[in-house]
Amino acid sequence: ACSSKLALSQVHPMWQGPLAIPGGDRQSPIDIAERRSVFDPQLRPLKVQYDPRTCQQIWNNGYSFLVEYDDTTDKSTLKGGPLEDQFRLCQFHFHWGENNAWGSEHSIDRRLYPAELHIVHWNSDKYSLFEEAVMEDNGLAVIGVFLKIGKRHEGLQKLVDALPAVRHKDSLVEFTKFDPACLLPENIDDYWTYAGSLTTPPLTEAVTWLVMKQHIEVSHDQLAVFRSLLFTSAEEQMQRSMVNNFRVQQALKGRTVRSSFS
Ligand SMILES: NS(=O)(=O)c1ccc(C(=O)NCc2ccc(F)cc2)cc1
Ligand SMILES: [Zn+2]
Repeated sequence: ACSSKLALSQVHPMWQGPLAIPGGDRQSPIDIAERRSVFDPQLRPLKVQYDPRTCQQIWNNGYSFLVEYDDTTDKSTLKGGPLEDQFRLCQFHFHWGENNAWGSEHSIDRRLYPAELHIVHWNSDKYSLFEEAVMEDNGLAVIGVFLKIGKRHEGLQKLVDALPAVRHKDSLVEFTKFDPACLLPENIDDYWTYAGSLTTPPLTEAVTWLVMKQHIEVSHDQLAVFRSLLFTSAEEQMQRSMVNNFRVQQALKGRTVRSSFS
């Protein structure tokens, strides 16, 4: 799976230097000003093809919890939209707040959501490993979906029930047969897309972002279980709740956000 390996900063010490924060002009997340986005009729519908049998494990990496997929073959893929190549699913994770007033990384006309799902894919037409693709400007494609408090999300419950088992940093449990497509909104044809970056170190400017216009609903109680996770490992005596695990928004620096809808 793509991110259970050491993060780049632990593999390549150079990242610990000033290079770790690229002075870059395509950092994420950003606010998406609807009226400044440009409709692009050439954007095709997204094609997601996920095989739940590639689902392997869920773990707490001390910043979020990740559900990881076997990305050694092209069984779960994303293509279409603005993407020239085929991208392979490797993991999904979330960002959330300490309360329902904030928590998402992106915002729409400054409106924040209580949480945001990121489904992470890498360009398997051009690269052979996630760790390679993460260094390239066309290496990754991440689908962002906003979560809103409302009715209980039946598909999410299996994931929520597994969270107590990964309460502490570095805990990992087997997690199988989960289809991330159940977390997508009904309409995935309406989205915004822009050239951005990872929102956690190494912050590499490798991501084609695909932010869904339609949100999904989860219940207050389901999101409360996210907040029961801990940033800290079982050994540490100071336990800190895993909340507000989002990055501050970054300057647009002249980028254009395109919309697939008018
Ligand atoms: N929030 S987000 O969707 O932008 C995001 C997605 C993936 C990663 C990740 O895989 N990091 C670990 C990592 C990074 C580089 C490597 F080479 C290996 C592991 C980080 C942030
Ligand atoms: Zn993320």
